[in-house]
Amino acid sequence: MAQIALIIVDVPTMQTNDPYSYVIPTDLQNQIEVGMRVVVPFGRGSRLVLGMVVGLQEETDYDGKLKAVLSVMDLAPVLNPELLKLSDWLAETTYAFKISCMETMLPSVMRAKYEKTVRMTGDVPQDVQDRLFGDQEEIIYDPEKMPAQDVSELLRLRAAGQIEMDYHVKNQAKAKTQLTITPLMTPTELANERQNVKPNAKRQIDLLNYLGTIQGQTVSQHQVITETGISAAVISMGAQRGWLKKVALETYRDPTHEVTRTEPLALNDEQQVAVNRIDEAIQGRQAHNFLLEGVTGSGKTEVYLQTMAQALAIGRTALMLVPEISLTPQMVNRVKSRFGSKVAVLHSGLSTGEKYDEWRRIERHEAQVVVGARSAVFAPLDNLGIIIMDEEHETSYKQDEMPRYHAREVALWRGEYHQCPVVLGSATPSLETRARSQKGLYERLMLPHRIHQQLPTVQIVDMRDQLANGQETNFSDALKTAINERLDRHEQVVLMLNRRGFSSFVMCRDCGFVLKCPNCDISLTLHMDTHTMKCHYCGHEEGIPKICPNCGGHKIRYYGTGTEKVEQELREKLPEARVLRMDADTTRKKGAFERILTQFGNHEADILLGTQMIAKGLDFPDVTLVGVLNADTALGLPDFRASERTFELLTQVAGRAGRAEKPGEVLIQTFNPDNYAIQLAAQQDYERFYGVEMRIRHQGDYPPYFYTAQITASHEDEAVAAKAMYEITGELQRRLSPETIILGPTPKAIARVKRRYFYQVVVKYKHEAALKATLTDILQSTQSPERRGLKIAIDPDPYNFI
Ligand SMILES: Nc1ncnc2c1ncn2[C@@H]1O[C@H](COP(=O)(O)OP(=O)(O)OP(=O)(O)O)[C@@H](O)[C@H]1O
Ligand SMILES: [Zn+2]
Ligand SMILES: [Zn+2]
Repeated sequence: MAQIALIIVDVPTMQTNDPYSYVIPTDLQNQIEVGMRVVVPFGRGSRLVLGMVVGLQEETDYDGKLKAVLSVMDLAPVLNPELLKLSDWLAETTYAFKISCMETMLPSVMRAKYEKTVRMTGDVPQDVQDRLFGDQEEIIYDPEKMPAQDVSELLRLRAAGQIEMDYHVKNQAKAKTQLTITPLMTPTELANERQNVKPNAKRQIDLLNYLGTIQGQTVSQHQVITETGISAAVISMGAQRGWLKKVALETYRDPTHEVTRTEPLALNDEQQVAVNRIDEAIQGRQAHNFLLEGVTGSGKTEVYLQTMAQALAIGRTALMLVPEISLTPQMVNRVKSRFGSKVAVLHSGLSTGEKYDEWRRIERHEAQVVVGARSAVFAPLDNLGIIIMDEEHETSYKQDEMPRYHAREVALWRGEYHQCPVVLGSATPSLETRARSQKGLYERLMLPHRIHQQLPTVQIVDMRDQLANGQETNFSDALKTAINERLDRHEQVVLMLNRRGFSSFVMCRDCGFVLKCPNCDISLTLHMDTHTMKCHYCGHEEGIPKICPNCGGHKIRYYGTGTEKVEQELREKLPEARVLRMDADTTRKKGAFERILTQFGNHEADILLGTQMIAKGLDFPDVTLVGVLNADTALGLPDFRASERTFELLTQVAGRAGRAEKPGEVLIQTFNPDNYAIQLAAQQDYERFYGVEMRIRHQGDYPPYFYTAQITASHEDEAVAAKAMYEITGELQRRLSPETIILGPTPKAIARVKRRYFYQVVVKYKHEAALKATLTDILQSTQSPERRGLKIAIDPDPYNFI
């Protein structure tokens, strides 16, 4: 019997990244298993923290006295051996704390929640007692919610030894239950009981009669009460007398409604080839990976559905990842209509309770298909037969905070573990993925044609002309005409206002010129605090130009318009059009996103006006016109992926037009009509774009030719953060090879967030043997006393440079 448990404690620091040994008390010895959460005392004050059991041992080689496990929080392991192994890998490759990795894999209700309470231990003056404690022995200590004066009073009492503070670990993971009743007596026995009941106890007689009608059934107590009017008290009495059994049965919070079943579609030849190749890998249990490159509307989803069905047919499970914004009811219904109740859905729109229920259904093998956004990549599916990642180019697959993982890399790891194929699907694959397929790491499967129609025709509208006519408007004449045509024909219009990179850069409205860094060729970012333009890669800084350096024009200004303003203009110009607006404001409420899309699908509006939220995944047959109001904003992002983002966004949004029988048309308004990303998006020519962009990346030593890593230091005192970053840069220069390029340090665009100042440095490298050790040492270095309060974050593959 194991005596010692190895535990990763919920204290996210580098020192606690290795397991601690704890003694298992005798009464817990046959309860504790690897992968369970426990409560343990930690540190000098022995405060209670949550921990994860990662190993069990007979004995320990630790000399000192070990602390003991206090209690076990789970009845069964919550992390299986695969996920425990994955968390080690994740911690290692993303420079994250193990406990953070484990918590990321679990539903949020299973993460530790701590409560601090205060209890009187000495003579607290009566008036203070009355005011703070009332008639209670113990109160909750919450410095954020309590008046500051009470907090200081309590701290003073603690210093005087008159009160003590205790930590508690709360388990929030509670299954939802429903009370049920089951008859325990046969009709004859019930008849006997009836003899013994007083004739005026009418409700008891009702209950006995009712139990006669539900022989052999289990019925919810709620149903009994509403149907018969018998009270809960009478039911309890019936249970005491042995007439019936009352049991709390677990139920799931069901976040979705039933959907009608659909049959697989007859595949076209291109789809069939793709399905066959993927099936071979499923059947052959091969960790063979695919890039499914299919233009918008080419029927990639049908390929996903049919290959997932193959995996299920041989008794394995299927995981399908989609970006959060395309996890629409439309998408979910497409999967549910094929696999019914086998499907579990994980997305941010669910309540924490709903998420927990979906997670348990997966864990208990009640769901064999999981559809979800980024973190669903950790769904506890056993025996995976296929992993699909739709829209694999989406940057939302990359998590910006610890652990800074990319779901694609996790998916590939799990494919390897389960020996199953991973399918990366996109109309506009990321350069990294496309380059890997070029090298033969992924097999490339192509769907070059749309199912129903040709790709839409795309026209670029030069907004400089519009402006030259003296009009400051968001709608060119061409776009207005095209919208009017759709209104006449009762077809629908999607209008996108791109707000990514909104007003963080300046652009000339005469010539489209965007100010770039002379060293890095990356857009400079506007800093309103210092009234300067800064480069986030190398730190170059200059004043905000008043005159365009390119054309000498005076119309240089912050770029951007709000959706609300555009909606207003639309209503003035086209008063008869019915408009739905979709942006962060109108979708804040739960279910709003869904409601707007349903309304649009029901033709309750002619125009759907939105931010980049509406660019992806929507499949409405009557949308024949897509208008992009401002194609340029993403070009202004201080990011080497800015052109890729622009190309991808425009191609995707263009893909919303003409998806069914009616042909589609797209108008792209821009101040940069000659920009290659905009040009090639208009031609919907991914291959050409890939070629051009790869050359540019090669010249600039950017991914996929080079790797990047980002180190960020933050502190409440700007000087401490800056000094640390300069020292770190020095260390990097000393230890890394001369071929490696070090950019920075620079302050971050939003230099001060949550009262902290941020500095960063970006490392670009090709082969760097010393990187891992150097970065790990840098992470450890926050322990030195002069760096107290300093936070260092390392991103092994950053996507966000602002
Ligand atoms: N074999 C088929 N026969 C008939 N219709 C099909 C077939 N395959 C797909 N479709 C239909 O074609 C439309 C486009 O397919 P789908 O949405 O899967 O494309 P997609 O490649 O995922 O597009 P996007 O990348 O733009 O989201 C859908 O309405 C789908 O139901
Ligand atoms: Zn200009
Ligand atoms: Zn620069």
